[in-house]
Parts: sequence; structure tokens; C-alpha cells
Amino acid sequence: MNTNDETGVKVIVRFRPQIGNELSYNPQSCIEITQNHVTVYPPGSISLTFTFDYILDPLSTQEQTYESGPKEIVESVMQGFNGTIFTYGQLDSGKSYTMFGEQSEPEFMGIIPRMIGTLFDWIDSEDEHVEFLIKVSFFELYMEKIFDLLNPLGNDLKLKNNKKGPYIESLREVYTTCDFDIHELIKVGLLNKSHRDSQNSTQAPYSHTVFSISVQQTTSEGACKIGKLYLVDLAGSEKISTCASPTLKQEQVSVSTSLNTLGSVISALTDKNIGFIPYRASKLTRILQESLGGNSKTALIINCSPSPLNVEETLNSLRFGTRVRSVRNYPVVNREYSLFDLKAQFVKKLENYHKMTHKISLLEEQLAKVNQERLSLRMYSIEDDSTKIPVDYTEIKQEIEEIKQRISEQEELKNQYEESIQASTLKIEELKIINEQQKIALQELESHSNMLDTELKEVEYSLESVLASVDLMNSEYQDDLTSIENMEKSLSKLQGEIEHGKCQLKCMTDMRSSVSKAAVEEQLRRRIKEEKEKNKSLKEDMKKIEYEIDLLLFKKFKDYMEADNLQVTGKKIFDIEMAIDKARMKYLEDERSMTLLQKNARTQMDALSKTLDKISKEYRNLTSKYSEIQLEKLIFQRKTLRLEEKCDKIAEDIARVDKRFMRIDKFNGNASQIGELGRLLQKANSVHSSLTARRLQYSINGGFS
Ligand SMILES: Nc1ncnc2c1ncn2[C@@H]1O[C@H](COP(=O)(O)OP(=O)(O)OP(=O)(O)O)[C@@H](O)[C@H]1O
Repeated sequence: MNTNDETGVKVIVRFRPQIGNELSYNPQSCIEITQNHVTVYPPGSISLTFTFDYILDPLSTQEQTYESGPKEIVESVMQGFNGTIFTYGQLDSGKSYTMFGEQSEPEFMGIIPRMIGTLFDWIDSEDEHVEFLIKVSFFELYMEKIFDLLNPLGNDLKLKNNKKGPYIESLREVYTTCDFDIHELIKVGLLNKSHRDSQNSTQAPYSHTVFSISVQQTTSEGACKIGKLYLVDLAGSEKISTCASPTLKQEQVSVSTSLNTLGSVISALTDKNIGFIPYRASKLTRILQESLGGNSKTALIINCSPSPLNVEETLNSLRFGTRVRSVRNYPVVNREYSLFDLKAQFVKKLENYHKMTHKISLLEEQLAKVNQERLSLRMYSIEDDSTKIPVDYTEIKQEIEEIKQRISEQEELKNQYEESIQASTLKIEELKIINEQQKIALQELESHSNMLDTELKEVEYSLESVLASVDLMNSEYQDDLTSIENMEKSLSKLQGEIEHGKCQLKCMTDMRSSVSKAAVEEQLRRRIKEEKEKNKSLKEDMKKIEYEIDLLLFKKFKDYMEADNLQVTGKKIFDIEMAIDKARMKYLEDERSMTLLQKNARTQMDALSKTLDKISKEYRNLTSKYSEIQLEKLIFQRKTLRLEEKCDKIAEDIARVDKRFMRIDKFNGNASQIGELGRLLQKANSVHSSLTARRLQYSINGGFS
């Protein structure tokens, strides 16, 4: 990590021109600016002078404002530092104008649109091998609730903590690659804000707006630095008005509480006697914890009115700015070392270690020499004693002292080297461990990458299978359509057959008197049976299709689940799903009409079987009548036979009488006998003629009269 010196929060004061009722109240300004000092002249009171890093007069341009400090912060972010730019001030003091300005007018663009320009200029000037990853988020803090301005559904988001610090759960972070996208995101965010404000009838000035952009740069060697910039348009600092509506009062209280917490955090940061910083007292200070007293380069822009009408609020804002100026921050470059960097460091340390080892061995050699000299000197002094040669001891003593001195110096040096060797060895060990850890991490990354490769292949494979199954589903769908069409055809055929059956039945009913009833009944029964069988097979077909459709739906669902992340197939699957739904609807419709047809067919069948029953009943009646008639006919035939026998007998009698008449005629019989016989003949003739007439009548009627 790159450690930089501590740095103060840069405070810039910007006075806007007088507007609205300020001009009608008193167009005179109550401030005087000389370089970085501003003197405020409250009406009827003593003047007060404040000093800031930069003071912008009412005629200052948007560009001057940006150049006065914000640009430097943006550039620091590009170097890997965290950065924060706040705008603070009373209502209508020009905070939003300073932060956003007029996006469509280059001259009037505020800090955020200008920041985008600096960012992309920097990216363009960088080495083409450096990879940039830009993330944008935009949210609003209203009454201690967080609303995502890039996601209209992101309401009341939770603020949580992880190892890196506080973060907003489910906040939409949009990855962007060009300046146009960021401009569009700002427009969308501001539109969502005004829409939300109008929907909830909330007051925009009583919310804090936070735009955040994070820039990650990765070199081709894998070294990475991340800079995060917060651009905060704070809610208007204003006293709670006593005559405000309850909602307005609530909003004012909420803003005032969070701004007071901001003030308390600043006071705690600047007062050495206070150890505890109340960051957690509000969501605003929790989110911006690093921006005040932490790892961030921060600039605060105090927006003020120069009008005597707002002098009190102006003084409050300037006092706040003065306090913030003494807050110290400790920014560092957020760097992550690459394996390449770590290896270079290790090699350097190893070289130092080798140099030191060499030096130590040299020193050890020197020490050995000195020891040798000391030994020889001792020997010399002993020999000296034995031969009793007068020696100048003072010189020798001095030499010995010098040698002793050199020895102790060398030993001290040796100890020092040993200590530094030990420290280096420890460092080397540490580096070795780090290296090992990096190696493991690299291996993990490699295995992870392999896993990802396999997963990718699997995904590709499943994509292919999804596509294949999509084709299959298409063809199956076509098959289904064909079978539904076939079903429709067979249904219409069935209908035709039913119609035909009806006609036949009618004909049969008409012909019932001339055609055999048993044959008709048999034919009808056969027809009904056939129709029932057809109906049964149709039902089975329908069940099969229903099962197949369920199977397809299940398959489709499964495929859909598999292809969930495959956005490419998503649409295709959606289309297929729609087609299947359509087919299902059609099938349901067909099923409905089939059911209707079945119902009709059943009704007709019922009617037919009723008619059949009626016909059968009639037939049975007729058959019994027929047998009765047959019996009658038999009786009548017998009677006729008997009568014929009688007739024959009478005819014989007549013939006999005729013969007697002839004999009488022949023998001139008496007249009375002749008269009686004549009467008998007349009677027999009349009986004979009536019998003949009845016989004739009977044969005409065929025995069915
Ligand atoms: N430096 C300036 N030059 C010209 N006009 C300005 C300047 N600053 C602010 N204004 C104008 O003053 C008015 C109030 O400004 P702005 O809305 O930015 O204030 P604010 O502090 O954001 O208000 P609020 O607290 O209500 O959000 C706007 O009409 C704006 O155009």
C-alpha cells in the first residue's frame, strides 16, 4: 500500500448571485472577498472574517468552481485514492447548481458532468494495456431511508457492514464503458428522483443525493488500484420552521438530525479530547465514514448567499466550513499487489541477504586474523618472560588495546549484521509465506478458471442441447398441430357420420314398416358400438396429446431452468413458451369443442337410442300383434276349411238334389216335393254365395284385415 501524508479537508466557499426576493429585499451584498478570506457584514453587528482554501465570488463560473478543488480530487481517484466532494448550504444556496448544473449546456455543467470528462480524458491518456472497470450508483437518503435512483423498485434499502466497511444491500451498480452512458444514468437518476418526489409528495431539498463512481485499473501484470468517488449533494441546512406542516416539520427534523450528526462527527474528529467518533449515529455519516477522518481526499463546497436577507444562514455555513477545515484525513492508494510485484520485492530482498552474508564472512575472516594475532602476541610475551629480554610493554599494551577495540567494534558490527540478517531472514520467510500464499491463490485461480472453463463448456453444451431440444420441441409442436388437425378432421368425419347415421335412422324409421325391424336394430347397435369405439380411441388420443404436451411443458421448463443464465436462448425459449402456450390454448379450445361435439354426439346417441327403444317397443308390439293376427288367420283358415267342407257337402247335396230333380222331371214327380226342393236349393245357393264372398274378402286382405 502506498501511504501518503495526512491531509486536511479542502474547503471551498462559493457565493451565488442574488436571486428572487433577495434582490427586492436589499440588492446590496453583505460580503467582501479578498483572496481566500471573506468578511461578512451582518446588518447592525460586527463583521466576521473567515479563511478558506478557496473562495468563489458570485460571478465565478462553473469551470472555475471545478478547477478550484474538485478536479484535483477526481484526478486523485484516478490514481487509486478514495475521494469525496460535498456541497453544503442553506436551501436555494446553489448546491445542486454546483453539483449537477445544466447537463445540456457545456458552459453551465456542474461538477459531476465535468468529472466524467476528466475521467475519460485520463483513460484516453493511459497505456492501452491498462484495463478500466467503471461502476456507477446513484441513491437518495430521505428521512433515514435509502432509495435507489437507478432502480425505481429499490426502496428503503438496508445499510450493512462487511469486511471492507459499510455497504448498501441490493443497490444497483451499473458498469459503464463510455461517458454518454454516465450522462444518461445521471438523467435517469434525476428523473427517478423527481418522479419519486412527486409521487410521494416529498420535498426534494430535504433529501441528500449521493452519486458514486468507482474506477478500477488493472495493468497487464495484474497490479490493480481502485479509486472510489462520492459526490454528495447534501440537503439544505435550515432551521426548523415553526409554522411548517407536520410532514415538512418531520422532514426538516430528519435533515437537521443527520446534518447535526455530520457536525458532531466533525467536532469529534477535530477535538483531540474526544476519542469516540459517532459515525453510526446516522446513515449519512455511516456511508461517508471514510470521507471524514478516514481513507479519502475530501473537498467541501460551502454554498452561500451574499444577501443580507440570509446573513445568519451564511454565517452558520461558514462556521461549519471552518470546523471541517481542521479535519485530518489519511488517504492511501488502494492498491492490490500483483504476483509480479511480490516476486520483484522478494528478489531484491534475496540480493540484500546475499550481500550481507558475504560481508559477514569477510568480517569473520578478519576476526579470525585478529584472533590469530592475539594468540601470537601472547606466545611472544611468554617467550619474552623466559629469555628475560627487556620489552617496551607500553607499546604492546597500546597495540593490544587497539586490537581489543577493533575486536569489540567488529563484534558489535557482527552482532548488528547478525540482527539484520535475522530480520532479513524473517522478512524472507514472511515473503516466502506470502509467495506460497500467492502461489496457492494462483493455483486456486487456475483451478477456478479451469472450473469456469468446464462450466463454460457445460453451459455451451447445455446451450446446444437447449437449442436441439428447442428444435425438437418445434418439430414436436408441429406434430402436435398435425395431430390436432387430424383430430379435427376425424371429428368432422365423425360429425358427418353422425349426420349420416341420423339420416339413416330417419330412413329406417320411415321404412320401418317395409324393412325387417331386427336388421335395423342390429345395424343401429353396430353403428352405436362403432361410434363408441371411435369416441374411445379419440379420447385416448386426446389423453396422449395432453400427456405429451405436459411432457413438453416439463421439458421446456427444465430447459428453461437450465438456460436461465443464457440470455441468448432466453428470448427463443420465451417465444417457444408463447408458442406452446398458444398450442395449449388451441388444444384447450379444441378439447372444449371436442367435448361439445362429444356432448352433442352423446345427446344425439341418447336420442337415437331412445328412438331405437321406441322403435323396438313398437316392433315388439307389432310382433305380438303379428302373432295374434297369425293365430286369427289360422283359426280363420280352419273355419274357412270347415266352411268349404260344408260348402262341398252342400254342393254334393245340391248335386244329389239336382239328380233327384232330374229323376222327378224324368218321372213327373209331385208338385209339392218339387216346391220344397226348390226352396232348399235357393237356401243352399245363398249360403254358398255368402261363403264365397267372405273367402274372396279374406284372400284380398292377405289375412291382415
Ligand atoms: N452560481 C450561480 N450562478 C447563477 N445561478 C445560480 C448559481 N447558484 C445557484 N443559482 C440559481 O439559484 C437557484 C437555487 O439553486 P439550487 O437549486 O442549485 O440550490 P440548492 O441549494 O440546491 O437548493 P435546494 O436546497 O432547494 O436543493 C437556482 O435557480 C439556480 O439556477
